[in-house]
Amino acid sequence: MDRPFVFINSAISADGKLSTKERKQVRISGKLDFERVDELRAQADAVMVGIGTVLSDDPSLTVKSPERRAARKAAGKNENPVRIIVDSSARTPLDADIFKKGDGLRIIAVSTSAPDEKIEKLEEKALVIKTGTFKVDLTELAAKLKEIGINTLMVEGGATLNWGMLSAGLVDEVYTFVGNLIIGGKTAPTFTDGEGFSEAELLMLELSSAETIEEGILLRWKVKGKAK
Ligand SMILES: NC(=O)c1ccc[n+]([C@@H]2O[C@H](COP(=O)([O-])OP(=O)(O)OC[C@H]3O[C@@H](n4cnc5c(N)ncnc54)[C@H](O)[C@@H]3O)[C@@H](O)[C@H]2O)c1
Ligand SMILES: Nc1nc(=O)c(N)c(NC[C@H](O)[C@H](O)[C@H](O)COP(=O)(O)O)[nH]1
Repeated sequence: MDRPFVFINSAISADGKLSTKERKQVRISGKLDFERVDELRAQADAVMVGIGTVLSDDPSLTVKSPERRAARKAAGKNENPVRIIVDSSARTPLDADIFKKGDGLRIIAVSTSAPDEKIEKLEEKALVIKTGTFKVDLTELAAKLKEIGINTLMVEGGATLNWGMLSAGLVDEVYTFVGNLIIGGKTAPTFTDGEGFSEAELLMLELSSAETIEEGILLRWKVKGKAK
């Protein structure tokens, strides 16, 4: 099935966490890594997060740099990439930051079991794509995104959406910025939560690069596929 080129970019603590056990956002990236993330967003056709991230962080997912926004405009694009929330039950708050700031299409991907009245309200602010019975069918969503012209998709997390995308075999590259802090906590979200692979189906990677950025290190991986 045709789909966009997909990469995940997330910042993790040295012990692999995305945020605290209370799911409170932690500033893991430094100034330079946030600049790198802004450049990735500016180059992407779309940026996607899960509803858990929206409920915890209320991200705008906008391109911050005026120069990068201007460059997108000069290239005949919107200032911001398409912004996508994976939200099975249509729980995205109508006053979410993602609706308030910046131009560009917003897409909410919901499952067919999401309440109609919630979908109708979201349809006033976004294109709602329905796919999957109880949770969003990410494979079908990826194909639909490709159909509407999204060729490069940046996934920013969180822990469960990263699992959904990786376990569906929908991810080509993974970029992890490892910050200089320990978060700890067995219930704190990690880079990949969800069900987890068994020993026989581990997802293998190939290291493309490793570079220090301020106090952390950026690891860039190509996804090679299941171990066996
Ligand atoms: N450090 C970082 O780079 C970074 C980035 C993003 C989020 N975060 C953190 O991650 C946490 C949120 O992670 P999370 O796991 O709670 O939520 P999430 O953002 O991964 O959203 C997961 C939700 O998406 C929905 N979903 C629908 N279909 C799905 C599918 N097929 N597969 C997976 N999910 C599907 C479900 O409702 C699911 O609960 C927050 O604490 C946030 O601060 C950190
Ligand atoms: N790259 C990165 N480094 C971090 O240290 C961190 N905490 C996040 N977290 C990702 C999450 O999506 C954030 O909430 C948005 O990146 C908020 O920023 P925006 O409002 O979207 O610009 N991402």
